[in-house]
Amino acid sequence: MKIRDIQVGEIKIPLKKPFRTALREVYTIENAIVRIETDTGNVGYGEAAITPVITGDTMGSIKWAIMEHIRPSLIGMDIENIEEIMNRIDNSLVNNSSPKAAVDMAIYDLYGQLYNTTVYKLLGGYRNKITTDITVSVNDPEEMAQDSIDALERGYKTIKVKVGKDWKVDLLRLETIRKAVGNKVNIRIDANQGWTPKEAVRVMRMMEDKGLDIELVEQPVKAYDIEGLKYVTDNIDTPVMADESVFSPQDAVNIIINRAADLVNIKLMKTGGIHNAIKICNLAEIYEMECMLGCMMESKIGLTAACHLAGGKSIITKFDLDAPNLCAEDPVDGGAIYKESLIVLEDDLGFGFRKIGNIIYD
Ligand SMILES: C[C@H](N)C(=O)N[C@H](CCC(=O)O)C(=O)O
Ligand SMILES: [Mg+2]
Repeated sequence: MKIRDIQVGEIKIPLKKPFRTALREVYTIENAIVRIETDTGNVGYGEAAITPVITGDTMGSIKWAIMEHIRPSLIGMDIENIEEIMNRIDNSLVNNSSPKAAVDMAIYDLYGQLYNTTVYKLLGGYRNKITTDITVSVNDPEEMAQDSIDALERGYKTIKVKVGKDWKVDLLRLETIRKAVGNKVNIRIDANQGWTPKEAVRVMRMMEDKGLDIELVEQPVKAYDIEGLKYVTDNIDTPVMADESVFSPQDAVNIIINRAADLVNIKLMKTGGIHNAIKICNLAEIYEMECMLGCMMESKIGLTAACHLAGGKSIITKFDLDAPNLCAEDPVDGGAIYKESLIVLEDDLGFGFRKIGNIIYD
């Protein structure tokens, strides 16, 4: 099965309500979709999220990276030589983790098709059911409390609450939410780099003293500030999770050996796809560090790939794979089956996409 062509298109999906974090506000997902066709007529799909404030990748840079740098090195390659394909993707240019992820996903989709099996079984076959949390965007405390109650009524057992705007209001946000949902919901929080190290320690200790029972705090400080992250980890009881501080396996090594965080949030858009995410899983297993598998604002194309990795790896014990549930439309027929918090993987070939609507190719 040899690669005949690689195309990049665009997809637009409106959200049910604006997605707000300390870093950005999103109304519509506008992402790049990769389509790889082989000489056997098989087709694989992947997705690159436009998240310039985290990865630096834009629609223009993603298309250019794939068409001008990655595509030429892959045309004619045999899918069974996946090791060499992944080396070529990684060596085609530095950084650009989202376009690399999109191509990596499409290759894994084809790899499953080549061996007539579903991808999560090739990756370890550990589970075919996953329970995701749902994100509560950062807004006024009352609106966030209402969103949390709505999540509870829709069956979610864990909410991921966005904070990091102003630590005093963040404390009020969590007090209001905890009062509204009682102890029926597990609450994790994500500051998306919004606090200084001292603010993070201060506000987290206050949350601890008030008994708000926060499962973990994600990326309290700036991505580059590993010393600051370690300062927070060393000075609070709540587990600290590195997100924007960990893109590559090398970043994960650095965090682990310096004990700068207790947990890592792996995202395909940061690692450059499944093949590097597996390396982080292996490292985490060696050092007995549980991981979360997270996502950017992606459609069910990117999320199906992430779900297959989650299905393969036991070291991934926490799941923030909610983006399709935040979308007002699902253009994907096939792939992972989303029923609010429950995600099911069926025994399809590859990722099991049957039809994908609304992709616009140049
Ligand atoms: C969508 C997911 N639940 C999430 O919150 N991801 C964010 C980044 C998403 C983005 O800005 O596209 C995170 O974990 O930081
Ligand atoms: Mg995060």
